[in-house]
Amino acid sequence: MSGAGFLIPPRSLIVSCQALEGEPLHGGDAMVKMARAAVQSGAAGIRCNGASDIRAIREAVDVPVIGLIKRTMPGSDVFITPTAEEIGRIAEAGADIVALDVTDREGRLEQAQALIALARSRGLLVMADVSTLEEGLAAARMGADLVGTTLAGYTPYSRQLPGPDLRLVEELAAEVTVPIIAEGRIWTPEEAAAALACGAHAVVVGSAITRPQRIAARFAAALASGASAQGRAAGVDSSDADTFAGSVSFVKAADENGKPEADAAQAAGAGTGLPEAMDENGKPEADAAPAAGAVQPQERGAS
Ligand SMILES: CC(=O)N[C@H](C=O)[C@@H](O)[C@H](O)[C@H](O)COP(=O)(O)O
Repeated sequence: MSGAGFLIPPRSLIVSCQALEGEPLHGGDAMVKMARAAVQSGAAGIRCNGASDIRAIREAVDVPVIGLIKRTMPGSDVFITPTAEEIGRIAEAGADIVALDVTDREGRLEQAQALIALARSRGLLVMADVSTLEEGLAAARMGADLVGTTLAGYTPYSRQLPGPDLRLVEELAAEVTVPIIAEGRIWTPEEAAAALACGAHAVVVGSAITRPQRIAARFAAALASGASAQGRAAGVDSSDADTFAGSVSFVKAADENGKPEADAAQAAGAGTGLPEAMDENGKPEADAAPAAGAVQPQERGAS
């Protein structure tokens, strides 16, 4: 296993603590507190944006920090650590790993080799944020330490899905030699487990844990529109049921292609904190006795 594979333990949760300008939690120490809470609850890594948050979170927690700097540049769609300048600032801020856009647009794949070399020279490991299998293969060939599905659905040519791209996780895990990190639109513990069953080394969860405005919006929308009778009975709204069913059916397909059945059953949510698994106080079991590294049951929503 690569250095990054050891730094980020297998099957671990990485929590993305990011609040962009204009979001309610932007500024101050909100993301530091989010990071502390995440680590207290079992997160084995933190992903964060911006030199000041990276520096403050690096000082506050003792788990690996994946740093990125989002920067929009005129005429470009590349925004995750776009240039050498951001890599330098991320290194100075004390991150262990830098997250870089390694997508096949605007000549980015040609620049990536030099950016990866620069990151190495600054003592950083590299997480390549990709959107397709081909980009993941290219990133690994160029020496990335980790490949993340971060940008799946965020490039015009990648699969556009409402939930996580578990098929991409599986394709990358089958063909790419470095650890795969599942990231993007993971809203429930069941989806996180499904990503592991598809071969992910670790899972990044962001909005479902650290963007309260999105979490609250899902509840408000469900109340405003009224849940279906089936959704009320199951404790989920109908869009939850649809997305969850999608994850399950994909994992079942993966199982037919050789995934261990136990993994597939676990990924499908068997006995994993669904509404029927309550303790005597009516709390979800996982809430009553969280496993090390486990996340609390979360509702699902659009990211
Ligand atoms: C596409 C993009 O800009 N992704 C960013 C990457 O760092 C973050 O805004 C996401 O929150 C992160 O990827 C985690 O994903 P989610 O919040 O869906 O769990």
